[in-house]
Amino acid sequence: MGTDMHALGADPAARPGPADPLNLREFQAAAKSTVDPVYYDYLAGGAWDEVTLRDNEAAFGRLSLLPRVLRGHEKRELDVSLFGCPASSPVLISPTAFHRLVHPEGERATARAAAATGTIMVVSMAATVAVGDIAAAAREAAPEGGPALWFQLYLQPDREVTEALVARATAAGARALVVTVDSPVFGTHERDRRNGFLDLPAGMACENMRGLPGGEPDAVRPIAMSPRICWADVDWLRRSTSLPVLLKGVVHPEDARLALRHGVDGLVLSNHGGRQLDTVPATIDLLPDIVAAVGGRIPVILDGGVRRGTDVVKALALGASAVGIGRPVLWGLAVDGERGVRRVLDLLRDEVDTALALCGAASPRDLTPDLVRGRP
Ligand SMILES: Cc1cc2nc3c(=O)[nH]c(=O)nc-3n(C[C@H](O)[C@H](O)[C@H](O)COP(=O)(O)O)c2cc1C
Ligand SMILES: CCCCCCC(=O)C(=O)O
Repeated sequence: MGTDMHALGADPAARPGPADPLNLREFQAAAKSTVDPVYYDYLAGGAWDEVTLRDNEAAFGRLSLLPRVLRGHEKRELDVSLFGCPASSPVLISPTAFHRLVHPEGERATARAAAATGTIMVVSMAATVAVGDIAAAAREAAPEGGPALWFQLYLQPDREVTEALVARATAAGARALVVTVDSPVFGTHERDRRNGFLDLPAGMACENMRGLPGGEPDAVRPIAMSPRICWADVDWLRRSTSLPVLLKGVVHPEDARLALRHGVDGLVLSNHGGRQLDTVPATIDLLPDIVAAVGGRIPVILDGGVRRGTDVVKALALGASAVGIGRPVLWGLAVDGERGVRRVLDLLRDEVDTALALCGAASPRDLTPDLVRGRP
């Protein structure tokens, strides 16, 4: 509970009811009881034995925080700015596919919540609403600032298709491109195989893939995950856009160094939430090596297993510029649409604020590696 006792606030309407989730894990439990079990397995599951999936969360628990005291900071400042996008907290929304599986408004609701809370949303290329419509929804919720949307991209073997996707995202107002590079093929999700979940239900599609070059005007092109994609494609993309280009899914320090040489603007340290190569280490365990490889030249954003404000503080203390959350946003969306996503983002922001205060820090900039014990 914070010093303002917000959890027992004076406004009874703002008080959580007995069944309201109080944290991100309770949101997952609430979502599990409402989402179709086949879709729940798709969202919650990971690759093969789900070792990485479990370890992403467990690894945060293995680290301890060693707070400083008597720092005299009355208030905290959580705002950050990433690639010219101001954000109200160092937590952004990682790209996740298919939001309409859990709520009819899908990505529109997520975008409204993001805009209303001042959160950067990375729109998945596999969104079930087109990026232009997502941006319009974000503008409705926060007309003054414009949407802080970034666009996630799987580089397509047909460059004309990638070009068209980048043009769409740019026209929609996306402020950065996040290229996912951990998916030369799609990871094996045995839960989905068991459940026979192989395709989207009727009436739902990857709307960003509709009407692309080389197809019928209304046809939805399948997303290609191609093992042919290589650094030359990153170079080509770098030349063909003026937007910042981040790579998502770099986990090896040598690849982080290569990313620098190829002119990449930022990294998302991610193992895809344990959904691609299983047994990759937890991202928080990889963070110190990636931060050392990058040497402060570009921002490093971490995602995977972030569920508590203390997780955020640990990642920032170990050198991340921000963190991303994937599944918790989907749990919020499933439980209560836009309001649920807002609640997830607000809960985590409050936790970060309290954790910063308890660490004796006034802002993420005050967090240093010595506050974290049990470093890998
Ligand atoms: C249901 C689901 C769909 C996802 N879809 C994408 C996607 O379309 N593109 C992508 O780069 N990552 C995708 N991811 C990975 C997330 O961006 C992120 O790396 C991961 O969810 C972070 O872990 P967390 O869920 O533990 O927070 C997806 C993850 C989930 C759970
Ligand atoms: C071939 C469809 C691509 C959807 C990608 C979704 C994703 O990345 C995931 O982890 O699921």
